[in-house]
Amino acid sequence: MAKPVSIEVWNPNGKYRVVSTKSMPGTRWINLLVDQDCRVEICTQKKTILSVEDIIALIGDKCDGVIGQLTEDWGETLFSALSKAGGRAFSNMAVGYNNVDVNAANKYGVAVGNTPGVLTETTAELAASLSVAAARRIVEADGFMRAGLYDGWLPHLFVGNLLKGQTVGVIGAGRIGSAYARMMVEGFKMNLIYYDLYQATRLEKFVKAYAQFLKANGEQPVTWKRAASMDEVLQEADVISLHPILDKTTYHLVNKERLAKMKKEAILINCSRGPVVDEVALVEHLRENPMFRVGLDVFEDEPYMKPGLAEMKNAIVVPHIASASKWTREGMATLAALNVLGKIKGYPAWSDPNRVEPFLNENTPPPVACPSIVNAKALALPVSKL
Ligand SMILES: NC(=O)C1=CN([C@@H]2O[C@H](COP(=O)(O)OP(=O)(O)OC[C@H]3O[C@@H](n4cnc5c(N)ncnc54)[C@H](O)[C@@H]3O)[C@@H](O)[C@H]2O)C=CC1
Ligand SMILES: O=C(O)C(=O)CO
Repeated sequence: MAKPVSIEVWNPNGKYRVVSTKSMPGTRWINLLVDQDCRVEICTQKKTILSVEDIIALIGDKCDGVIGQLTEDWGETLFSALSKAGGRAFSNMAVGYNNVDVNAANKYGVAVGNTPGVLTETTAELAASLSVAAARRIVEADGFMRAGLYDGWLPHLFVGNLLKGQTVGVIGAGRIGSAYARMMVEGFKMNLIYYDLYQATRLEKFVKAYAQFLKANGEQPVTWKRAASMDEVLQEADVISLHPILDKTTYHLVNKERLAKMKKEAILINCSRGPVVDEVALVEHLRENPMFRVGLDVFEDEPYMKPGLAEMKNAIVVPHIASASKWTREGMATLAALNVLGKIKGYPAWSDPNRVEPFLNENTPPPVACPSIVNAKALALPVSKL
């Protein structure tokens, strides 16, 4: 028998029971649900990562929908429990949904929502920040100051890499990868090489236009290339940022062999998912190549780091905060709530999850649709004509 969990309740007499496994930023998401006759229950348990058992207790006997988190294991057990409680709506408060077994959700007829777009720029900005911090050794230099070791300017003190004119490599040039590429190309005048299963047409168009702009202004134009293989990116780029989804094809995409192909002074950034990198191999590589640097937002055994990583001076580590801007986190909560609400109310799926702005405008009511349902096709949900 699962232990009871502590909850905060909004609109106790609401017709539909919606559970959020965590408190989420902002109040718009709560208001949108309450206005549509939902009783909203927010888990206030102090424990950071809820177990399957905890979530079963939250779902209870009657539950119309759940907003969950990327740290939770949404598989057969939870979808079966939700379905038994009458629920057909779930949304991750995240764009990535590698924690969700979509086949299991399909089996129980549960719609699975995610939150694309609203976190694209925020996540890309953190990847760009880590790139600069690693190139210019900002975290090491900060530690040096705080330790009282600075006793005057020196020609060799914390010398790092100039980004301008170097090559940035992007693996997975989707929404976030493309936004990051644009920041690095436009902001630092870096050349671009990228690898993706698909051509990033809009990104290429942007870089081409920017190169023409630079040339017209008498500056060295930037160059760009879609690589035929990932290894080409690893060999040519000075800064490599990982932005693919996590699935079977990207698990340990960066391993011992691939690390060995990178330049000795390269910078590797990971703001995708931890298991995209073999972290044990990475620690060994960092140890053997002190000029190689990494910036990591995500970890293979999150929230833990592999032994040795924390001691590496050439690693910058932050706790999965890439999407952590106020506007983005409030927007993620809104999209997740609207995914669940829309499914409960029988709304169609939005036709283009890359265009979610209409759901985020606080001054107008959101469109009558679910912003992003990843298994809409499998469940044969109608698609919005808007
Ligand atoms: N650290 C953080 O806080 C955050 C992490 N993420 C992660 O970033 C991922 C990407 O998000 P978006 O850009 O919105 O998704 P997206 O779907 O727009 O982009 C993913 C790209 O990866 C490419 N891809 C898939 N398999 C590949 C492979 N084997 N090799 C190379 N490329 C491959 C896809 O073709 C696509 O272009 C999410 O799935 C999530 O895991 C997203 C937001 C915040
Ligand atoms: O959205 C995601 O996938 C995250 O990792 C957190 O923003």
